Amino acid sequence: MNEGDPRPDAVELLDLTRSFGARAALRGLTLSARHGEVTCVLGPNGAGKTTAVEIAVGLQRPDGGQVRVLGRHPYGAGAAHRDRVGVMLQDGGLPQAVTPRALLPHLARLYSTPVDVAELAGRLGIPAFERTTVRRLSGGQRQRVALAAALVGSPEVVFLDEPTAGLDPHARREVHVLLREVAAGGTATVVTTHSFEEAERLADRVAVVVDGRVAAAGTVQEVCSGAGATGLEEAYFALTDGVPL
Ligand SMILES: Nc1ncnc2c1ncn2[C@@H]1O[C@H](COP(=O)(O)OP(=O)(O)OP(=O)(O)O)[C@@H](O)[C@H]1O
Repeated sequence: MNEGDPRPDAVELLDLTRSFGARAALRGLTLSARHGEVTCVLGPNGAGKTTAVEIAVGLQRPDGGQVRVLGRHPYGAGAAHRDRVGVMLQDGGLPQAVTPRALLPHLARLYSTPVDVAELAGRLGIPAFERTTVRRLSGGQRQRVALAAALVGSPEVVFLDEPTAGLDPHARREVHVLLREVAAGGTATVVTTHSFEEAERLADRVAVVVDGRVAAAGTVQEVCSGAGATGLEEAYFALTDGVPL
């Protein structure tokens, strides 16, 4: 629970397991995220971060464990629940034949309390390419549209899977400012990243996922001191070295 916030944690993943055939993607993953905070989730490729996010948004079912997002199990939760949750997945999931100029206002109309679309799009530099179909956008431009799509409904909790991967430095800086504002507005903001710099700049709390479990979680300072490290990079390598690739 966040200090001064009587609500339970916005995201509560408890002892999740999930296997794909013989491959165990999650082996007892426990992770929480609070309202009003940015939680950065780090971990090697294949550690289970995307699987955990997909379970949290109801796209996959765990084999075992418990999932609560805004107090509900997300799998099969109705439109009222989806209205409160934003998500940006790695593959974007955007329709290809539509322009950002048409897509974002359309999405905004699906939510009960949308943000100011023009303002959000402007923050992300989208007007410069808003008349180009998604199919023809660059990777970074598509990322920005996917991020806008995740935030357009003023979600109470938002899951962003590597939102700044492939963004240029200006866009990355703007996204960091934007996400801090989103969290300051009360949104539980869960961000997966491979960037220590990003996690140190952005996160109220971090979780390091290693081989399907959370190996360490807490503030950057707590994770560093727990690993006997002076910085997040050093802590990360201490927690992940020796884990098979
Ligand atoms: N649909 C699937 N079918 C089979 N295996 C899968 C599937 N989805 C994920 N996996 C496996 O589960 C493991 C965890 O994958 P996941 O995508 O959750 O990792 P990740 O931490 O998000 O990695 P990255 O940093 O590369 O994005 C990997 O070994 C992956 O190959």
